[in-house]
Amino acid sequence: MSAQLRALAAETCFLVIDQGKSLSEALPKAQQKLASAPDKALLQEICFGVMRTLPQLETVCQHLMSKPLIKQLRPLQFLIYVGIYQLKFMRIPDHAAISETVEAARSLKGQSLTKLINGVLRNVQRQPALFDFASASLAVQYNHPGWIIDAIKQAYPEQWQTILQANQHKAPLWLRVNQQQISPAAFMAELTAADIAHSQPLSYLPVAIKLEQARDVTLLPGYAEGWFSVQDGAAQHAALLLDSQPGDVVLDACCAPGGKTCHILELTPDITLTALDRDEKRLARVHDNLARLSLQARVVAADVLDTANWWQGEQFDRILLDVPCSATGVIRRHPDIRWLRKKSDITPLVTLQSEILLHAWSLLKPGGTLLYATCSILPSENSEQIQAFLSQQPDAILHPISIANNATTWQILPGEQDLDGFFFAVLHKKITT
Ligand SMILES: C[S@@+](CC[C@H](N)C(=O)[O-])C[C@H]1O[C@@H](n2cnc3c(N)ncnc32)[C@H](O)[C@@H]1O
Repeated sequence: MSAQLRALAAETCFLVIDQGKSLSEALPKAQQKLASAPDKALLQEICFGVMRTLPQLETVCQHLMSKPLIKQLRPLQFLIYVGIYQLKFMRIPDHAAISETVEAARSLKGQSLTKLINGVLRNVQRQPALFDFASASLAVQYNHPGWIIDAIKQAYPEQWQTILQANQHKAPLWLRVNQQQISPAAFMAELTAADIAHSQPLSYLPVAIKLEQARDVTLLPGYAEGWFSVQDGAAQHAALLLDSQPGDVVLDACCAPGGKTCHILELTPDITLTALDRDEKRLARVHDNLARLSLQARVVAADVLDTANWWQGEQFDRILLDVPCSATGVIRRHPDIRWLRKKSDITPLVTLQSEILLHAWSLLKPGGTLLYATCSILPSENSEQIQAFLSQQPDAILHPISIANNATTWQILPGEQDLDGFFFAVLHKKITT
C-alpha cells in the first residue's frame, strides 16, 4: 500500500471522469505499473469505489473546501476523493490512508497542497455527520446521475431503489464451462481440489459456475486448456435461447469480444457460424477466445448494415443480435458507465438498434429465429424497441421463453439471482405462402 498506488488511483479516476476514458481501458494500464497482485487488486477496489460514490465524495468536499481544484490540479481533486473513500469505506487504518494520500500529492506535483489535503482528510475523520445524506438529492443518496435515476424510476416504479442499490454491489465472478473440453462436474472437482469456493446456482444452466471472490482467472485450473470462459450468468442465456441446431447457418452480427459466439459453438460445434463485428480491435479478442477454446467460426470485420461487403447470399437459420446499448444493466460490473453514458446517447442508440434489427431480419430465412439481446434495462432499447418492430413486421412473432415462465420478452434486472441486467426477445419469422 503505497503513495504511488494512491497517485495512480487519482490519475485513473481523473482519466475516466474528466477525460471520458473507460475504466476497462484506463485501469489495466495503471495496474501494469504495480508489481504485486494485491496492489493491483487494491487499485481496482479504490477506483471502483470512487466511481460508485462520487456524488457523496464531491458533496463532502463541497463542505470542506471553498472551491474544487481545477485545471492542472484536477488529479489532486481526485486524490482527495481517493483519500476520503479509503477513510470512509475501506478497512485501511486512518493514519496510513491519510499519510499515503498526502505523500501521493507530492508525486502529482501538489507539494503546495499537502496541508490542504491533510486538513480535508482530518476533518472527514473528525466529522462523521458529513456522511449523513438523508436530506440530500436522490443523485447523492443513490450515487447515480439524475437522468438515470429518473429513467429507472419511470420504468420500474416499484423496484427502482432495489436496482440502484444492486448497482452499488460488487458483481460476482461467473464462469461458463466449455463442455467441449470438460464437464461441469469435473471442472468443479478441479476447483474444489484447488480450494476455490464456488457454486452452481442456476438449475437450467449447469455450465454457469459462480465464484464469490474475484480472482486472476488465468491462474484458475484449465485456463490455458480452454476449460472455461468468464461470462455473467445472464449473458449465458443467450446461446440457450438462440437454440441453434446441428447444420444451422448462423450469424452472430455484433459478436465482439466473442463471449456468446464461443458459447453457441460450445453447444453446437456442427454449425456454420459467421461472427461479425465492425470493431477490428475488439475482433482480435474473438480470434483469441476461439483459439483458446479450440472453436471455429468465420470471423468478419464489417458493418452488419453494409451487406454488400460481407454477405455471401445465403439467408441464416439463426441470428444473434447482441446490439450496442446503454449498458445500464451492467453498472454494478462497470461502475464508470453511469458517468460515461449521457442521456443524449440513448436516442441514437435506439435508432441504430432498430436499423440493425430491421436489416438483420431481411437476412433471416422464413421459419428462422432471431434473438435480440441487450445488457440494458431501459424499455426504449428493449420492450418498446420490440413492440415498434412487431408493428412494422407482420411476418414476426415472439416466441415464449420457457425459463422465464413463458414471458414473450424477458427483462432480467441487475442483482436478480445475482445476475447482470439483460433483455431477451426471441423472434420467429413466419413462413408465408
Ligand atoms: C454488446 S457488444 C457485443 C458483445 C458480444 N456479443 C459478446 O457476447 O461478447 C456490441 C458490439 O456491437 C458492435 N457493433 C456496433 N454496431 C455495429 C454494426 N453496425 N455492425 C457490426 N457490429 C456492430 C460493437 O463493435 C460491439 O462489439
